[in-house]
Amino acid sequence: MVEKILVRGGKRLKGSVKVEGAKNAVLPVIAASLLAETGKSTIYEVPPLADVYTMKSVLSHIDAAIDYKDGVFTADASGSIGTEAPFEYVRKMRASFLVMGPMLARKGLAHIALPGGCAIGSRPIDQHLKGFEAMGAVVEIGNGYIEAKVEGRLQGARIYMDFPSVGATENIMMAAALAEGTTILENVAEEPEIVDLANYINAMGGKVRGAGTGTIRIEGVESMQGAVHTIIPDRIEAGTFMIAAAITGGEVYVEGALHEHLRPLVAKMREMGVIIEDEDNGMLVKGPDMLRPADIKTLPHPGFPTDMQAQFMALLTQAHGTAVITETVFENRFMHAEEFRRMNADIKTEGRTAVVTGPAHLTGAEVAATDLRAGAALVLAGLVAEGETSVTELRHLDRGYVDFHQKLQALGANVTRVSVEDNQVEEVEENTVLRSVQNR
Ligand SMILES: CC(=O)N[C@H]1[C@@H](OP(=O)(O)OP(=O)(O)OC[C@H]2O[C@@H](n3ccc(=O)[nH]c3=O)[C@H](O)[C@@H]2O)O[C@H](CO)[C@@H](O)[C@@H]1O
Ligand SMILES: C=C(OP(=O)(O)O)C(=O)O
Repeated sequence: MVEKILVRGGKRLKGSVKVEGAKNAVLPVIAASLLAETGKSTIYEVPPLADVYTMKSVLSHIDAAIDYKDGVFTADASGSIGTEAPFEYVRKMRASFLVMGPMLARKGLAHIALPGGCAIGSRPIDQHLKGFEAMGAVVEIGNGYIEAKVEGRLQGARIYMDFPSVGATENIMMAAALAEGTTILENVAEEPEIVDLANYINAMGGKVRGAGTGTIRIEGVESMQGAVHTIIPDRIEAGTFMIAAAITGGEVYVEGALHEHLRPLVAKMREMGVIIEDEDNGMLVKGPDMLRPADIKTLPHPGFPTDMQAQFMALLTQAHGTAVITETVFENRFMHAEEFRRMNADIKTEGRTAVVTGPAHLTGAEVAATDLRAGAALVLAGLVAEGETSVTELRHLDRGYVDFHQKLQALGANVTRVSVEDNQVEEVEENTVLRSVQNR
């Protein structure tokens, strides 16, 4: 059985769409629930994504009591929790590695499968390990696993990160929350998801200051308890729908698109001529008749997010002129360029640079999602392509988007999701998609 999204281009999108809770905030927040030795945590706005189900499986595997229904996730890690995250989870989702910090802080031991590289780059974890070692852990790697151990409690330390890694900032911040003494983390990631995690840790009784700036100070506490927390809206999902509006020359209100989280994207889209009105709890996006080109360079926050690069590339194929994309965060995040070229886009890549010349007369083609954001970007390109675009490898898309095709349909797009077996095409119902995600 192969699932595909089929798009027929040519519709201007119109209406309103609501974004879900942020995938990249909810995964570390669920991992952080392991820090609480007493009480239960209740987390709201948890999206039904494949990655959320994987994180749920990781926590169940180590005997935390979990419940997840209707966007509400509860976690009770007050009993005795395990210390292992096996390869079957880490292979599916690298963010499984985020349980290492909380496990090590609480149990003095963590045995986690070594995350490999992935389609977008080699993605080492040296900065995570450097942080744990600075706090007194002994780290050993063997048989595809990393084992980190500490006698007694982790010790607060001053740690300078060589690169502001999002995952390393989160993992070390969680470990430091239960360490003895104060940890000062320098050159850290400043993403909104880091601030969300810090707020949750503080609600659990932690003492984290400075999240959202380049230096975070964490005063370790002896114990933490479960807390209530609501996840921030997904700025990448929001940005994806903003581009859907712009690329089709449509008019869409994106509820949950917060300007303070989306400044670099808003600035670049305005440079291209897109009209963006900042409203109370979202943004109204109006696509112009003619898009201008704009160069982008991906950078850690508040720079342009790498997770919006593929979608922005789709938009640039429709701009009148040439633009340069420089990808500085991941060394191999241009796999989608090849797929766009199959749709007749004019894109040249060399190393970390892509040169996009528009406006291309895109034509429908069979294309494959090479990673999560590439999947969304190919659907966006399909919205303006002549004829039918068929996007496969949807397991990537399901990691980060809930009901993507239904949300586009509701805005007037001609898009369906089908299941194909032996040349039989069946339309996939919403619940079937969800079930297939849950069963993973
Ligand atoms: C679940 C989650 O939140 N995922 C996001 C997170 O991934 P993730 O946390 O994996 O990304 P990082 O910020 O850690 O990675 C950024 C860069 O740092 C490098 N690096 C990272 C750690 C390390 O120990 N050593 C090292 O060299 C990576 O290879 C990469 O080149 O931030 C990325 C950058 O915004 C986003 O694209 C991902 O969507
Ligand atoms: C790269 C992404 O996620 P992850 O770090 O989970 O692979 C993403 O969300 O675009």
